[in-house]
Formats: sequence, C-alpha cells, structure tokens
Amino acid sequence: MTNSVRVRVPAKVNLALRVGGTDEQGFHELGTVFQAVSLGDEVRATTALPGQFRLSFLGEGAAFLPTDDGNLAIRAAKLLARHFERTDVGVSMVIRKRIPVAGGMAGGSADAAAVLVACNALWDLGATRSQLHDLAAALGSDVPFLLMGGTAIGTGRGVDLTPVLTDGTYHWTFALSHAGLSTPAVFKEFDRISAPRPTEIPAELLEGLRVGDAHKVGAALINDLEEAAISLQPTLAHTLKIGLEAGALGAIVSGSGPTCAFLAGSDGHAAELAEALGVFSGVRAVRRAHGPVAGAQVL
Ligand SMILES: C[C@@](CO)(OP(=O)(O)O)[C@H](O)COP(=O)(O)OP(=O)(O)OC[C@H]1O[C@@H](n2ccc(N)nc2=O)[C@H](O)[C@@H]1O
Ligand SMILES: Nc1ncnc2c1ncn2[C@@H]1O[C@H](COP(=O)(O)OP(=O)(O)O)[C@@H](O)[C@H]1O
Repeated sequence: MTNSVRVRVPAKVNLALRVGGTDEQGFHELGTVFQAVSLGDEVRATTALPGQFRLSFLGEGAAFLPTDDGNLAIRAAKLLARHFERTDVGVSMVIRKRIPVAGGMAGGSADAAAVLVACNALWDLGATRSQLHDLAAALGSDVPFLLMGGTAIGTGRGVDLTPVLTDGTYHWTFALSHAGLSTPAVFKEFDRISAPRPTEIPAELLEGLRVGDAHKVGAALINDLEEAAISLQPTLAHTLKIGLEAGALGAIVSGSGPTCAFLAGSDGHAAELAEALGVFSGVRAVRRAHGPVAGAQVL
C-alpha cells in the first residue's frame, strides 16, 4: 500500500448560471455550464493512525480556514471511510491553496473532490467513478464537477452532469476581491431581488464552445447571480466595467462571486487584462488561467 499520494484539482468558472425556483429543501434548480480552469489546489495525503484525520493548509487564505469537521476536506475523508466501513484507516492532509477562498470558484468543493480521489488511492478502496460521484454530491453541489473536470452542463442542484463538446483553449483573467461572499447569502439576495428564471443554457454559448469561437462564448456568458453578488458588493460593477473597457471578450461574476472572470483572446491578451485590472483598488489580486483542464487527478 502507498503511504503518500498527491492530487491536483482545478477551480471552476460558470460560463452560464441560470437560477430557477427552489426545491423542498430550499435548493435552487440550476442550469449551468461549468469549466474547469488551471488555477488549482494540491492535496498531499499521507497515511495516519486509524481514526486520525488531520489537516493543514499552505498558501491562499490558509490562516482563515477551519481544520476540523467544519472543513469539507475532513468531511470528505470521513465520509469515504464510513461509506467503505473502514475503521482501520486515517489520513494526514496538507493542502496547498491557490483557489481564492469564498470566491465563487469552488475552492472548498475542489479540496473535497481531491480528498476523495487521494484517500481512495491511499486506502486502496477501488471506489468506482459513480460511487465517488454520489459521495461528492452528498458533500456539496459543486463537488461532482470538480471530480469530472473539462466543460460540463450541470442541472438539478448542479450535480447532474453532462460533458459538453468543446474546441480550443480559453484564456481567463480573474480579479479577486478584498472580501469573500457566502454562497447561501448570495442565493438569499437573489430570492430577495429577483424572480426565478428559466434554466435553459443559451444555444449560442454551446455553439461557440463547439466550434472554439472565444468571441461567441464571451458574448454569451451569463450569470443570474451576478445582480445579487453586485448588490452585496457594489464594487464588482466597476471591476467588470474595467475589464470590458480593456477589451475582454466577456466579463462575468464567477458563480456566487465575488471573483470576476474575464475571457481573453490569447495568453498575451489575458496578461493585458491582468495589468488593467491589477491597478484598480477594488481588486485584491489578479490571476491568469486556462481551461478546460482535467478534474481531480493523482500526480
Ligand atoms: C453557486 C455555485 C455555482 O456553481 O457555486 P459557487 O459559485 O458558490 O462556488 C453552486 O451552485 C454552489 O455550490 P456549493 O458551494 O457546493 O453549494 P452547497 O454547499 O451545495 O450549498 C450551499 C448553499 O447554497 C445554496 N444553494 C446551493 C446550490 C443550489 N443549487 N441552490 C442553492 O440554493 C443553498 O442555500 C445551500 O445551503
Ligand atoms: N478546504 C476549504 N477550502 C476553502 N474554503 C473552505 C474549505 N473548507 C471549508 N471552507 C469554507 O467554505 C466557505 C466557502 O469557501 P469556498 O469553497 O472557497 O468558496 P465558494 O463556495 O465561494 O467557491 C468558506 O467560508 C470557507 O471557510
């Protein structure tokens, strides 16, 4: 049995996020297109004594993250052990974070997906993709996509996934905000200021992705949570405007925000956007990435 495993996991951006009505548990019906991007976290999992589940962080936001059961990574490891009735396992995990915390890029979900993949290998469980998908869906709405990666349509709570045919590489610049936004707070603000929307994905977006036309994709980006995120953090409107004025092919709040995503025509263009956005006081930091990339993978 291996005693140490490293897993890389991407962040996500929602190219479309349509928000419909709520189900009996208060979850909104979604129609979304996820894309996995190269800004990612890395998990190193090492065997520990039975029943020991340890976690520490390095990098982005490390000081502010819980390391107990409040962390999705610990919950993922314990859920996997429980599901396979393995009381003889334990794990010590170090997560190098690059994905902004509470940024709408699914950092916590990404770590949970990575831990499922890492502990499955570390404990030699032989879980199938479908078993991992079901455990991921029990942990959170974004977790199954971070296992899958690529570009995919998500329906229901966002966990029913269908891969999307895409061509080409998409170059992104991300503008990080000074403060995070809580996902439940943004959905609550959406309920306060908006009516449920039809959850159809724009046909132009899928067509643009199919033929690899970044201009078409940029023009079709849509996020029904954007207004709610801007209502809670008004500076985001300025950030989006700055990116568009600097020539972004499309600009959007990423998921529940507050990270703003800008589509560029090339890597060089993404660097120009990063320069224009980086000088705005409302932006804490800028990051560049490309997509689509693979989901959580053992290195
Ligand atoms: C909005 C999205 C878009 O991909 O992600 P983020 O941008 O926050 O990363 C997701 O729907 C978030 O997914 P995730 O962060 O995993 O959410 P969960 O833990 O499942 O749910 C957190 C809370 O968000 C709200 N929620 C989430 C998903 C959904 N379909 N409807 C909801 O109303 C609920 O209030 C729920 O209690
Ligand atoms: N491993 C983790 N990485 C990041 N955040 C985590 C993690 N575990 C729990 N959290 C908590 O989840 C919340 C949402 O963080 P995150 O998943 O980064 O954002 P988002 O849902 O906006 O994409 C934060 O308040 C954070 O404290």
